[in-house]
Amino acid sequence: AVPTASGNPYTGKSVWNSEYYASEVYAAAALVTDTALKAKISKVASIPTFTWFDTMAKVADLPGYLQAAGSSILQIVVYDLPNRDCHANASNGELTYANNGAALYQQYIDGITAAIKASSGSTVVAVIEPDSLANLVTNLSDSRCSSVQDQYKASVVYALKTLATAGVYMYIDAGHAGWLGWPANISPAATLFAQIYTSAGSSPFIRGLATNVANYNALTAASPDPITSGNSNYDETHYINALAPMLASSGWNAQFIVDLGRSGKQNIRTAWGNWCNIKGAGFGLHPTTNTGNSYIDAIVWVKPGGECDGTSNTSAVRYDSMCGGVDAKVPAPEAGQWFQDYFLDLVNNADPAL
Ligand SMILES: O=[N+]([O-])c1ccc(O[C@@H]2O[C@H](CO)[C@@H](O[C@@H]3O[C@H](CO)[C@@H](O[C@@H]4O[C@H](CO)[C@@H](O)[C@H](O)[C@H]4O)[C@H](O)[C@H]3O)[C@H](O)[C@H]2O)cc1
Ligand SMILES: [Mg+2]
Repeated sequence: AVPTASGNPYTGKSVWNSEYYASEVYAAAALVTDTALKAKISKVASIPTFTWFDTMAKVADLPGYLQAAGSSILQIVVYDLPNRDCHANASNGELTYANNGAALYQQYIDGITAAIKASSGSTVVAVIEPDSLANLVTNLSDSRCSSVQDQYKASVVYALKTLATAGVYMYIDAGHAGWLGWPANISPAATLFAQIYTSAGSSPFIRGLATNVANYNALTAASPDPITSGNSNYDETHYINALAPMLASSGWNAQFIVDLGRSGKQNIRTAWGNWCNIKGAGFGLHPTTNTGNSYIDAIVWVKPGGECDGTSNTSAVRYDSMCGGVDAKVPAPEAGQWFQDYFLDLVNNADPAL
């Protein structure tokens, strides 16, 4: 039987520590001789991050994670939309709508759903499709996005409806303050999110939205970063406090989780649209339900710090100029691959210090 949704899924529950990320971190520590640095690194291994299901093949790992997590929360990212990352190049995925992507994506979602239904006593929290709907708000001028907009919506709605039958608590990706927080973007964003929520049947398992995934914004900035000028929503708190009432007026009392995994340092970018392997970034506030904002269920680490945002190899198929840009640390490996030097910077720049 499907469990009934019971408010904030994080309340009173421990969060399972991703074995996959911990193994990456231990391998990183093994490459380091400095004992003080090694000690800092080992602390990262015990901070829970989300496990990204960025290929169909990774669904086979899910039963093992569910078994290991037991009654602790398993945090996953659903991230295999066909024509993925439609306005960028670095994180393009394995599926395309032109190549049976819609059906394959449903198989991907069905596989995740079946694994969760087969496991008893688990609590799964899922971030749904980073960047996807945000791209439909701001990048319909890019034919790679406009040509798939209806299919993106249909695929996301399928994911929401299907995963809800397994009692998965879902937070739909909502970009960040520097993407959808702009005055020109926030109302169209609210309209789209409310439309998706309604289309998906307004399930209480569609808990709300995830913000700042794989980005670097502060939850609450001491003062606005200069790059934010023109946008009064200069941090995630302002963005969320502006967006939530808009959704409520559309009938969705959405809650939020905020990715602060790489938010330890501010004023590190020359432009807010820069997002790839940003130099100077540090691990941010550690995951907690003590958020200080009733809209926010939890502070989380969604993007596992140290996994690359995209390659700086200009001859690579997935080369995105953002990853060779002025703010980007180079040389960088392919998206998702371990970026050791960048990880060490995150450790050394961490705030709070590790
Ligand atoms: O002065 N003004 O009034 C005014 C008004 C409007 C302005 O325009 C806004 O400018 C914003 C930038 O400031 C743009 O935001 C950027 O949009 C990019 C996608 O297009 C995002 O990139 C994604 O980032 C993800 C990780 O977050 C990656 O995983 C993913 O691969 C990658 O594609 C950037 O984060 C995000 O910061 C807005 O679209 C744009 O509408 C600007 C000024
Ligand atoms: Mg990306």
